[in-house]
Amino acid sequence: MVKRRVHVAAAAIVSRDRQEVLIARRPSTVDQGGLWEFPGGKLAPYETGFEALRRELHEELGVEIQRAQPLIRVHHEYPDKHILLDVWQVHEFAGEPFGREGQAVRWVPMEELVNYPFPAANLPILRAVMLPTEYLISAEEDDDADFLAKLERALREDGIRLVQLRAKTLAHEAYVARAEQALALCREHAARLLLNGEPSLLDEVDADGIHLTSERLMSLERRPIAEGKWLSASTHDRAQLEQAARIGCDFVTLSPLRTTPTHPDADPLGWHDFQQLVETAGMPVFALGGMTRYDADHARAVGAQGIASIRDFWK
Ligand SMILES: Nc1nc2c([nH]c(=O)n2[C@H]2C[C@H](O)[C@@H](COP(=O)(O)OP(=O)(O)OP(=O)(O)O)O2)c(=O)[nH]1
Ligand SMILES: [Mg+2]
Repeated sequence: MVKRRVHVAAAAIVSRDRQEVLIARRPSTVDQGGLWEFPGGKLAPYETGFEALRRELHEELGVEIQRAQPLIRVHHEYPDKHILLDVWQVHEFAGEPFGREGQAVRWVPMEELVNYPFPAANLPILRAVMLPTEYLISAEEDDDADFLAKLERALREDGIRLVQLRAKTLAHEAYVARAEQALALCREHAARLLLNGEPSLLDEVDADGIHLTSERLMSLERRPIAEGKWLSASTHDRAQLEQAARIGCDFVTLSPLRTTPTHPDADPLGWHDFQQLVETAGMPVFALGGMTRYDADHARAVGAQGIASIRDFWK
């Protein structure tokens, strides 16, 4: 049997303060009935994703979308069909959303999203909704005070909400001490902190998760940390992306997009190859390698969650 291919446009409508997201419940009589969803529906013939999004949100919620940006594309095999969920983050709309088809509609705080039952295809979307567009990777710094001053500036002035503590030159004790300080600072700014190192680091520092080097990623057989923590990894090719999906990473960086002074010999992916790899990654992907925040919109347009950078945020 040849499976049907279904292309669906769906909306992540996030409140202005980024604290809440709008979800709806599918009627019990339809496919995936009774589960919660991001409002939307199938593309009509000749429609683009964005056109379908506008029409569906008018039909289902009575709102007019004014500004939206691609968030993530998820390919998923259901037993009876291959589905492409083309998810948009809605930044501006007019009207007060309500369930025009009688369905329940609810604004839900981000951290409570995981308590709602969604269709199987939706896990990557939940992750994408909860993650920001920018991922700061810290630079090597000898001095803890310099390190903290630069981190504090990025949190305060650049609005960074996701941080990876990368400090290869520090010995274990020094790393743990710096991580404790970084964590306290991140907490003050409602930012998440991931530790670049052994998964067992989380036993010593109660950070938000672990970032795996590609080498560590490839050596693992299963997810090394609890579901309640975030797991990210460095990837450079399809094999590593597939491994990240296999062990249940929540998101990844994919690099190098461009050549950089720190990695002058690496072969850059460029946007074309990057887009091809992201399309089937099945999780949020941050573009890394010569990226600045001015690349974030373009990264989004080719399917990325956003950009990861050391230099652009470390001043
Ligand atoms: N809208 C939406 N659909 C989802 C999500 N997750 C998920 O697996 N799906 C699946 C369920 C359906 O098989 C398909 C969406 O179809 P739909 O029933 O919303 O389509 P539609 O609004 O055009 O409705 P219809 O006229 O075809 O009944 O995608 C999600 O988060 N939002
Ligand atoms: Mg629908």
